[in-house]
Amino acid sequence: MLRCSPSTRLSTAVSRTSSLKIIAQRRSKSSHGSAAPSSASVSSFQAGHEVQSDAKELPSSRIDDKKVVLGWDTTTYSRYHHIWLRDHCRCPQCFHAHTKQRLVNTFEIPPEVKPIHVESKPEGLEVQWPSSHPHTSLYPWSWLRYNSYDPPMKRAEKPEKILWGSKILQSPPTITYEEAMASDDRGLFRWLSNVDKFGFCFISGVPPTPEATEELSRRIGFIRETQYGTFWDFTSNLAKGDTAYTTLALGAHTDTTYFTDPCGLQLFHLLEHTGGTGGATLLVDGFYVASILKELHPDAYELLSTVSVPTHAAGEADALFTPNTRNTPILRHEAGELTQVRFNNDDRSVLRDLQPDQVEPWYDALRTWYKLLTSPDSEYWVQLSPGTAVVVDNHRVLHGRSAFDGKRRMCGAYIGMDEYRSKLAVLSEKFAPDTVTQDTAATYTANGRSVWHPAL
Ligand SMILES: C[N+](C)(C)CCCC[C@H](N)C(=O)O
Ligand SMILES: O=C(O)CCC(=O)C(=O)O
Repeated sequence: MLRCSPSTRLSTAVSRTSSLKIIAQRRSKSSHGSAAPSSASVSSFQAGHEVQSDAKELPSSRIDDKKVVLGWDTTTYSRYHHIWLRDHCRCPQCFHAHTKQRLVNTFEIPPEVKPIHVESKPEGLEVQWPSSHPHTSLYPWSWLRYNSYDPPMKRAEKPEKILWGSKILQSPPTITYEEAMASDDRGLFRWLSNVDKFGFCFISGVPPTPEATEELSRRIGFIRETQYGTFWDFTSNLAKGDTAYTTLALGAHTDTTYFTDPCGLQLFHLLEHTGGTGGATLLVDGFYVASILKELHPDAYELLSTVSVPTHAAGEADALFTPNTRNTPILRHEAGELTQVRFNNDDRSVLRDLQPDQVEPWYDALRTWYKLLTSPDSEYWVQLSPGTAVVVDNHRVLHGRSAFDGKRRMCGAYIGMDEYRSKLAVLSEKFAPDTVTQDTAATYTANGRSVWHPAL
């Protein structure tokens, strides 16, 4: 996920006044393995269970009291607990190659398990376990390096995210319906890669029917059914108890903030608007606005990142949704990175958990957020029309609409965040495989996936 701070902005980045801002991804502090135990270096390792790597490209390996130590080079080491290695064996007895599920009984592995021998082999680290539990394991080098935890090793950077403002209108990410529907999935990968990078993507040339739009939605994954139905086709008739089913303007918001797990993607396709005007669509990159808030108003950013905001959906007599978590700030982070914007001021409930001295600062912070959110630099207004659908990452990009009159018919669907991420992961395996998969697939693939896939 993108992290940004003034210092990492590329000097070539488009200035703040313009909107298309490419922000350098701050290099994570990669820490290669710390030097070997001070008293040792590869060549001077005491004899015992280690095996010198005679070929320069093979890591050295030796057994310590609790860990196996690998020497990637003369200054880079990784250590793996014996119990950890035994538990992660992925031979056919220990790991179901087809289902990718653990077979070894973790709880029958003696806590003090210790290899009797290790050997650095071209295909990986071979470990002989004691006769009390005789077993041989082999761990590919690329997998060991990727999963190094002592110390953590630098992993391949995630695909970059491009933050944007109103000037994205000059070249909005778009694919064609034909590309999206093509059976080789290459267009589908490009579509979802655009969503991953920009937080939204248009699809042009979509037949202006709910059926074609639903079929398009299902290319991504199964549709998330909610109180609004599965595939929705709506107009301003209050068929559902929500202002989306009126002609009112809707300010920039993310949907389903009242679910414990807000929907991941939202697809919209305007099928008709006759006898009236308005109803333009608003898109705002919440990550772009958050990056500005963080830089210019860090205290406000901190408050909106820590104060939980209660939310509800109570427009249907037979439904009353509130999240099953108290961790619902407007800006949610994981490991210091912004991972979700969760903002719908209309669906916000009573702020009942604020500290008294937080009330005024929080409202100040909210006003600052809203000012940035609604600035001409942030708002991307677009008039949808039949044939052009748009899919939005509902955890990043806010959407809204202007008021309208006349008959307006919009259809679309929600896709769960996990379903979207799964589809993108499967497409990435095919079109942009990771290095561990590339390294291990030939030998260890079953049911279409390497048992050593880095996500497992
Ligand atoms: C998309 N569809 C018209 C079906 C429902 C819209 C629900 C909007 C709701 N206030 C929310 O923010 O989740
Ligand atoms: O009617 C529209 O264009 C969008 C409605 C909306 O914001 C929503 O359904 O969440």
